[in-house]
Amino acid sequence: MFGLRKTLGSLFKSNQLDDAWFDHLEESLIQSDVGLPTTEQLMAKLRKAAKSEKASSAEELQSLLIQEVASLLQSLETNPNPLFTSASSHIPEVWLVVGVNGAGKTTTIGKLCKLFQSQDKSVLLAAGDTFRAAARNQLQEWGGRNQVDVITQEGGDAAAVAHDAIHSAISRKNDILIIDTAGRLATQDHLMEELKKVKRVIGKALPGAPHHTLLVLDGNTGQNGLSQVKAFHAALGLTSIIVTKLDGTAKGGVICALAQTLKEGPKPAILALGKGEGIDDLAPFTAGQYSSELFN
Ligand SMILES: Nc1nc2c(ncn2[C@@H]2O[C@H](COP(=O)(O)OP(=O)(O)OP(=O)(O)O)[C@@H](O)[C@H]2O)c(=O)[nH]1
Repeated sequence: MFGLRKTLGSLFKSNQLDDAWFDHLEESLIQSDVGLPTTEQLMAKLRKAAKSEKASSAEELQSLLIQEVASLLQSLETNPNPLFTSASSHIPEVWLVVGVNGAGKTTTIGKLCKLFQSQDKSVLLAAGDTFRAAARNQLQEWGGRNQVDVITQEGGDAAAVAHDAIHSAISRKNDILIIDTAGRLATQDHLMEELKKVKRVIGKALPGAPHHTLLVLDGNTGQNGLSQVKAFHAALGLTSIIVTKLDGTAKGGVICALAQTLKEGPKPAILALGKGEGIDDLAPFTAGQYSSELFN
């Protein structure tokens, strides 16, 4: 699945664990966005294991690396995963979806819609991107594909759409309300303030909501992705992340860097991975499986 696999495939079959071998591995980890501190930490463990002969073949080091990364990523996994459990204590359960332009928010919402419907949940969508008519249309298309209504407003502001949508979802007794928002850079202060307002308005319309504040993150954005997560988390208190575009990328390592970055305090969990543009291309995130896919 990931580009790393191609690079490492032959490396882990090698019989010679010399300096060149370790250098090659280190380079591959950095190139895939694992990030310098995490790479250094992993390399030190592998070198130590090789020296103490706890692992004497490339294959054993591969298993060790998979284990180490899985335990690092464990902190980003959540059980039960709210996307894949049928029970919800909130009606409607409100998902606020945020992220930079083009990260894959609307596509991911389309996928979530289908997923929730497959769990017999009724879904309502809200088009919180009031800036671009094209964005509204795109959400309406996904709504149409899933036969789900979309609350929109021409003009208006995102907070007003969210407010309307909450009341509609309550009166229609929808199980799930997903609120899309316009893409923005975390450095655009006024737009981040707007998001905070949307979140406040949602909380006033339905105390306790949004129950999930979900960042959609393009898995190819490397170190920039880390800054996005930090800034959106600082502004909104993210609960969840979905990492997209992990099909055919050489950059899947960014999730390892994320685990390292979000060490302190309450942190969002990675719920799922986007693995394509199609409506079914969404896979649950589990630390063990991700790590083994990265290095196998
Ligand atoms: N390969 C691949 N492409 C994806 C994935 N998710 C989304 N895309 C593509 O990424 C592009 C942007 O997706 P959108 O869903 O429009 O992104 P957005 O975040 O809503 O964009 P804005 O409305 O501009 O903020 C589209 O071409 C999608 O098909 C994924 O998991 N894999």
